[in-house]
Amino acid sequence: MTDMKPILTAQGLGKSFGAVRVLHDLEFSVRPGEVLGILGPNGAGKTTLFNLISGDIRDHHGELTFEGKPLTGPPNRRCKAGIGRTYQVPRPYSGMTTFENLVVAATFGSGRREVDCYESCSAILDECELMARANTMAGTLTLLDRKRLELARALAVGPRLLLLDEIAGGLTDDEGHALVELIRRIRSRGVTVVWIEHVLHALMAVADRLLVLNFGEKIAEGVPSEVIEDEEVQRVYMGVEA
Ligand SMILES: Nc1ncnc2c1ncn2[C@@H]1O[C@H](COP(=O)(O)OP(=O)(O)OP(=O)(O)O)[C@@H](O)[C@H]1O
Repeated sequence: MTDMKPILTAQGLGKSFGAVRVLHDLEFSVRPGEVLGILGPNGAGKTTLFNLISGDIRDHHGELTFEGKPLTGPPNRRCKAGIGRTYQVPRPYSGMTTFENLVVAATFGSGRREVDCYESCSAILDECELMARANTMAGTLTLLDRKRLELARALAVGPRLLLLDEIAGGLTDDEGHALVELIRRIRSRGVTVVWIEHVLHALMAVADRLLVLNFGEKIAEGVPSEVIEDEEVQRVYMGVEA
């Protein structure tokens, strides 16, 4: 696995909003098939990093590549290229049913015809435990089901790289375990996952490596059990005085 070419790379990646520097000179790569967990305190720049990868924000310093090619263009082009993402605040089309939301994501994100997406969308509903809500208006779903739908919509584009932004917060222990199992299944199909998460035990259960950001800079990267023992990580992230 270490000899494989990275699916995603960032080199000298930087982003500022006016005078506020949010990401600075970030370097990392993600290997195909791995789960990379991203940790960092609030405001560390994690979601901004996802916005740069997904194309929600497109002006930045440095370079991002996906499968060896520079990552450019609007979000729909990046979806079609194989990048799916969730948003921290789920934003489904509330006046459409759960199933309709999936079909829209699948057709928009993959360029297929609606009728060609029904089968895969129904399999995803099943996998994300949403089949019983298939005909429910998305605006009336519970928070847990909205999070499931957010993940289902990202899967509907058929991603090779899946970006997950804080999907475990607020779940019970059982729901958290089920989510970890689901992410393991997704990974076992060869999908590469980058997961921003504050719920550390969920991340530790599935991540192959962790990347830790603080004030837009990488402060640690590596095997999870070693990274969380790192003194700087303990100090800035876990609130432990060195
Ligand atoms: N569009 C924007 N305009 C101005 N400042 C922004 C914008 N988006 C993000 N920021 C600022 O960039 C910094 C990093 O935000 P970001 O959302 O990337 O952090 P985060 O690590 O994802 O935090 P959290 O864990 O709270 O989600 C914050 O100070 C935020 O206020």
